[in-house]
Amino acid sequence: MPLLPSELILNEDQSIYHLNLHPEDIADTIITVGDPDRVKMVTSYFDSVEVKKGKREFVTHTGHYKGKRLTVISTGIGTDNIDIVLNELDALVNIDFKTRKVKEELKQLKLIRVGTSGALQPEIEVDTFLMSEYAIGFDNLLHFYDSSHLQYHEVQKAFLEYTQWSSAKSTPYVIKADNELLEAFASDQVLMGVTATKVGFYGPQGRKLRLELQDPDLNHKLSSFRYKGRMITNLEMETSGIYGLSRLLGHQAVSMNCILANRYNGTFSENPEKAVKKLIEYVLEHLTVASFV
Ligand SMILES: O=P(O)(O)O[C@H]1O[C@H](CO)[C@@H](O)[C@H]1O
Ligand SMILES: O=c1cc[nH]c(=O)[nH]1
Repeated sequence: MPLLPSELILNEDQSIYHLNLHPEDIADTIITVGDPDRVKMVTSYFDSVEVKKGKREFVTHTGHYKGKRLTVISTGIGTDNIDIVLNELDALVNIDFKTRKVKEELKQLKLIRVGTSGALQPEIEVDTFLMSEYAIGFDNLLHFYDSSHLQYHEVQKAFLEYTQWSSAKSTPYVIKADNELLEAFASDQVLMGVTATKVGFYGPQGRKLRLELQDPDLNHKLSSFRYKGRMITNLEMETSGIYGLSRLLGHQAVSMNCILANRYNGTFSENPEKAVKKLIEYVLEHLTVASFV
C-alpha cells in the first residue's frame, strides 16, 4: 500500500515536508546540532559545501571535509522536533518518493549530535566534553512508538521509586547509544555519561526564575540517583529522542555534549562559543579517521 498524502507529505518540488530536502541532498553520516547558526560553524571547516537548504529551524548543509561527505542539520530545540527530523531523514533514505512505498533494502544512517548541556555533578567542569552512553528521556516521545523492547525497565523502575516520581509527569525511559559510535568518539578527552533529556530549559531542568517548582529537590534527586555504579551526569533536550528513534528505525546515533553550565556549582562557561568550536573540531577530526564514513 502506498503511503497516503496525509502521512508521507511532500512539497510541490517533491522535497520532504519540514526539512525541505530531496534524497540526494543528504550524506549517510549526519551531524545534528540544536542551533541553526551552529550549522555554518561546522561547515566553515569544510573544503566544499554543495547543498544549503532550510525551512523553519531546520537548516541543512551537505559538503566534503577531508574527503568525507557529511551533512549537518539543525534540529532546533526539543524532542518534538527530533520526531520530525528523525522520521523525515529516514524517509529520505528508506522510502521511495515515487512509489510512496518503503524500500526493500534499508539504509542505515550515522547520526552524531553536537550539543550543549548542563552538568549535574559537582566534579564535571564547564567546557568538558561528555559523550552520552545512555540517555534517560523525560520527554514522552518514545512512549508513542512500539518501543518497550528497547527500554531498560529495571533502571526505570528504580528511578521512579528513588525519586518518588509524580505520576502527573511522563514516565522516564532509558535508552543506549550505538556501541560502534561510542567507540569511535571515545578518548581520554571525553567523559562518558548518562544524559537526562528534559522537556524544557527552566522548570523541567529545575531552574527557578519567578515560578515555583513542583519539586524543588528535583535536580538533587537526579544527581544523587545511582544504578549499578552509574549516575546521571547532565541535562539537555534532544538526546533520548535521537537515541530512541534511531534504534527503532535502524540507524546509529551518539550524542556529544559540550558542558556549558554546572548546575550543582552554579557556574557557566566563560567562552561558550570557543568551547563549542573545540567540540566541533574534535568530532570532525574523529570522523576523518573513522573507517565507517
Ligand atoms: O545547543 P543545543 O544543541 O541546542 O542543545 C541544548 O541547548 C538548548 C537549550 O539552550 C537545548 O536544545 C539543549 O539540548
Ligand atoms: O543547562 C543547560 C545548558 C545547555 N542546555 C541545556 O539544555 N541546559
